[in-house]
Amino acid sequence: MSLKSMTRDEVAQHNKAGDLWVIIDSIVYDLSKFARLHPGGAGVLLDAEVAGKDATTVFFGLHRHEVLLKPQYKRLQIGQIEGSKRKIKVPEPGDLSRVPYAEPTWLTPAFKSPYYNDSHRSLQKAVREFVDSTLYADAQACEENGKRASAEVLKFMGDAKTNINAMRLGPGKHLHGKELFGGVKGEDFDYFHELVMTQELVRAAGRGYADGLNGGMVIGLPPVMNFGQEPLRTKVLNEVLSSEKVISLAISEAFAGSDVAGLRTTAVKSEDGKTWTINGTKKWITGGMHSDYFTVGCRTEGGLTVFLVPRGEGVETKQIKTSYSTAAGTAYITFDNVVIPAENMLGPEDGGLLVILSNFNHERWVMCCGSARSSRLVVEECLQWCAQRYVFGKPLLAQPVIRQKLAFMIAKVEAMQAWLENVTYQMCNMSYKQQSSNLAGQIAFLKMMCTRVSAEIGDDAVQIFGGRGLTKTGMGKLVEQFQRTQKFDAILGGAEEVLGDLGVRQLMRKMPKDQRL
Ligand code: HEM
Repeated sequence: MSLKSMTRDEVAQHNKAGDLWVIIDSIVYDLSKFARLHPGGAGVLLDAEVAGKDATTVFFGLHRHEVLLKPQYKRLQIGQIEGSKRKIKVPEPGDLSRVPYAEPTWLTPAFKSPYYNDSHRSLQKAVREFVDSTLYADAQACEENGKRASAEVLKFMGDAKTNINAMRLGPGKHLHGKELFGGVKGEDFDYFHELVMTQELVRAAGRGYADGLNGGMVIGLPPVMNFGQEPLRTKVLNEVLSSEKVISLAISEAFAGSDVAGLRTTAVKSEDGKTWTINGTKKWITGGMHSDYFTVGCRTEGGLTVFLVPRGEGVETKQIKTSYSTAAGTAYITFDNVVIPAENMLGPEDGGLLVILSNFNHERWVMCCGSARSSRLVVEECLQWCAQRYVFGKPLLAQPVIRQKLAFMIAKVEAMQAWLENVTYQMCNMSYKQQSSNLAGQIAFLKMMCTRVSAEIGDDAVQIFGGRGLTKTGMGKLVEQFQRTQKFDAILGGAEEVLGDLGVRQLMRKMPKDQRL
């Protein structure tokens, strides 16, 4: 609908309580009734520089542009200034950002990359559109109300037409013969496709939400897929990949985290060998509150064994309130004499350590993809804020101290992405066995560095946003969430220090014995 044409003089007549118009980006808003409801108060709108005037600069120094897109505020539009056009371009779903360094170089015009082909680009486009049009709003709502992702989102991700859930397990036979989101052929799907998808999904900017969005599946389902016994394996795989059921990985305990060998949950075999009885507790289980199945690490007579435990008698989950939202469904679980059939054993009896360790590299690499991209999102937020926020009569970008911070932030995200792409290229060109022996150290160092960088970027971003970086709503909401939750990546999937140490211990094994300085 076209808006009525108005002159600035006409707008200037409406400059008092009960009769109040303002211009924002050439659009005239009637705030007469809204002023009393304005979250920033009525007084600021009656200021001589605002009432009846062009308030574009002051508006964008205080609000995100998305405020103006909300239907309840869009209704306040009554006209457009004669002969002028909107200067602020609202991105369409699927658009690439035009802010420098907001996209990795492979998505930046004029840059080339040896790693990505048309199929990666087509997947990127499809996921970006889905995130912009659906996932972002769902993530923001759930971060606020603490609930898990909506049924529509879960259905879409599990749909046979998109196969998003299946893609999140990485390349493999489970994708063969399938047509994937963005028209990608299952056989063509490689680690770069997975990187693209993971990096696009984190743009929904809900850290707890993201973990609740089948994060448990990414780590809990591979042991079933790779070590499960038929027919249970296929049944659970189909149920979880279609989003009908939810699974999580239950390893860590109040007694043991990174020290997997120190687990205390026990599994005892019945005399006839047909069942196992499980007793113990698990803590910090991502998605545990939503789960129908748990992939559980247990102490058995000769070591560790992994079992698939369905929710049922003797299984109880309690919500743990962590620093990110309860949308993640983080649970404390108690197993009280839970009896399961022997067919639910995943991998060999007492051979559970291998089952658990076998997915560690992939899990850590996925976390690097997410961490590097969310750090970049924060850099984009900072660049935009510094360009539109005026202090002492100039944009923040005019302050050398701010530019110095931005320089290091940009350099860090560029370095992380380049290293990540290099590691991903190696993954595409190594067998699983080669990856285990050559890349465990690289991936451990990369994750350690990505999360260190996140911590530094989070810290700088808050300094740049000031109080807004500590406020859950409004301008700094993404920065606030990032600084509050970036630590999850530094702890989950192997603590920063443990990973650094792992990398060095791995290299020690390969140090040449016949060489001296
Ligand atoms: C169409 C017109 C406007 C709408 C719909 C609107 C809406 C809002 C909303 C939703 C907030 C809460 C914070 C957020 O979500 O970003 C807010 C805060 C605020 N608004 Fe407005 N606003 C409008 C115009 C203005 C103008 C012209 C000024 C000029 C002074 C102003 C000053 C403020 C202030 C000072 C705050 C508090 C900001 C903070 O807490 O950091 N608003 N406004």
